[in-house]
Amino acid sequence: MYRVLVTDGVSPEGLKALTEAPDVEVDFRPTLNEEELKEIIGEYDALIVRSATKVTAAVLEKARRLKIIGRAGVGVDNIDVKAATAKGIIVANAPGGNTVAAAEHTIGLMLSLARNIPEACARTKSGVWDRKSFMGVELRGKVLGIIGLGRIGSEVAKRAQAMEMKIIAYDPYIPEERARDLRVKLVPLDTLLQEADFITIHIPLSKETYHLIDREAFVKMKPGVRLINCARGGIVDEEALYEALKEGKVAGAALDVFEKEPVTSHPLFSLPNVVVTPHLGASTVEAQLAVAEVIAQEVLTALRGGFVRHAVNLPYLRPEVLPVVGPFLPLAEKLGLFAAQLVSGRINQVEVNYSGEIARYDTSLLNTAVLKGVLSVALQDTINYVNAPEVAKQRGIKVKETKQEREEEYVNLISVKVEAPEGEHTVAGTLVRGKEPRVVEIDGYRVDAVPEGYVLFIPHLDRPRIIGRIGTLIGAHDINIAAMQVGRKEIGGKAIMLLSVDSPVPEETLREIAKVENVLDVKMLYL
Ligand SMILES: NC(=O)c1ccc[n+]([C@@H]2O[C@H](COP(=O)([O-])OP(=O)(O)OC[C@H]3O[C@@H](n4cnc5c(N)ncnc54)[C@H](O)[C@@H]3O)[C@@H](O)[C@H]2O)c1
Ligand SMILES: O=C(O)CC[C@@H](O)C(=O)O
Repeated sequence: MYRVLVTDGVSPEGLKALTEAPDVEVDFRPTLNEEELKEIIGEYDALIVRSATKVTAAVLEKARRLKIIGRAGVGVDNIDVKAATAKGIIVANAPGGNTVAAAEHTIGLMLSLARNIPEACARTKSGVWDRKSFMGVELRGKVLGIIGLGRIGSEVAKRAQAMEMKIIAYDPYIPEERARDLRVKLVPLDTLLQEADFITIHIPLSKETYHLIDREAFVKMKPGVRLINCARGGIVDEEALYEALKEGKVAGAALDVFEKEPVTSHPLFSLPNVVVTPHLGASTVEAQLAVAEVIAQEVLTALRGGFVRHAVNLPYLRPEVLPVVGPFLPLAEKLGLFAAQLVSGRINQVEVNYSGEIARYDTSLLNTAVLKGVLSVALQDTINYVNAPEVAKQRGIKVKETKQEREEEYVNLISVKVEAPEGEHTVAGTLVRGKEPRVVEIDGYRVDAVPEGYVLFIPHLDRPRIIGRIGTLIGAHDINIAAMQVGRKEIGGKAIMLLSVDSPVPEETLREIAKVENVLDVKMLYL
């Protein structure tokens, strides 16, 4: 039974895939401080958090069996990703699910600033009918400078265009075409700071972006500018912002996020032209359901050993490559698992050859899947996509990749050769109907086998009655044979037999099979 710990009030409805899974037990502990988390984390296989729980290196040190940290949201700055990676723990987020929520909150904050809505609301409710103090400005015709034109920045741009704002953006990492499609002009940061009437921030917090908006940046800004930060505290230097507001350089600021959270008192709170919300950007029913659903699926996949699409500590694959390469991941892993069980002793080298269409793509993730299969023979489910390359390196396993686009027989063929001092074995496979893994060659012998469950691998000499004898021995133990494959290169020569069985064959029967005349070897594989 896998144990999953959920903190921070993640939507229980969105986590149904986990709460209803027969092999998973979910504990909800909405508020846990670092000490409390350290005490119990050792009992869990997965942890799901929003932004409040700090998953520090000290917490991770106590995580004995943690396989995945699921972040029900985008920013992973509350998780020590480096420490998690070092321990082979997957960190996955749920991008996209809260994009619209954060974009709408940004627009709400911008309108609140332009029309003084929160202050006017508070004054009116306090019994004062004051129409003079709250003269606003229109958004129409104003220049909006967006820092970070990713998912949220783009949605903000679309909404601001509907309000007839002119949009400029600073984002050195997106292609020009993306900005052109959005009808947004990309400009250098200094130009944005000088030209924008409203500035909104939509970038992650990192070493690079920490205090990106500092004293110097405020000096460059247009007098009367209004600033919105619905991304992360720490990107704006709060002291510098306070000064810029006090001296009137900045006409107003709306902040959903703060350098230290939670925060209940702050010099900025004393200023009437500052609008604040307690990190509510993603707090809509729809967004919370969406991020929880995504993260539940990712956690379930990770627990069951699958490939986690939104892992942030895996090599990056371009979005157009993943749909092509993704279906081959289970095949690559099975080939590694199969080949590694054929060798005895220490593996020195794993060579992966790709032929056919797949050879045109970035196959680095498939190499990782092969390694995951190879290493899991010895290390079982402690191996995942995050730690497989590093563990291989530590064990001195060299990885070689070869490719050719020409493939005579199959649309695609992946071939895995494992080398050990005692010898080498090669297993090749393809996808049938674009999704079903098949092993089609073992050490040069042709087969057509589904790599699934318990398989007996029996190299033998091609002689009459041998199949019958082996069948009788297995049948005597009441073990059902589900499928059988024989591969030979010539009549009477060396051949291989693959028997898919419904349950493991006991050691004693394996020894009996090994004694059958003309049987060369017997191996019980689990795929
Ligand atoms: N307030 C909230 O509740 C809330 C909700 C969701 C997301 N967020 C924050 O918003 C951020 C953006 O989310 P997203 O989904 O749009 O992410 P995203 O990855 O789609 O977009 C981020 C963009 O920032 C750009 N970028 C990165 N570094 C930059 C730099 N130094 N200068 C300029 N541009 C840079 C990237 O190229 C990318 O286009 C998240 O990192 C998260 O911290 C906050
Ligand atoms: O969990 C939250 O509510 C905040 C989410 C947000 O900051 C994010 O980065 O996705």
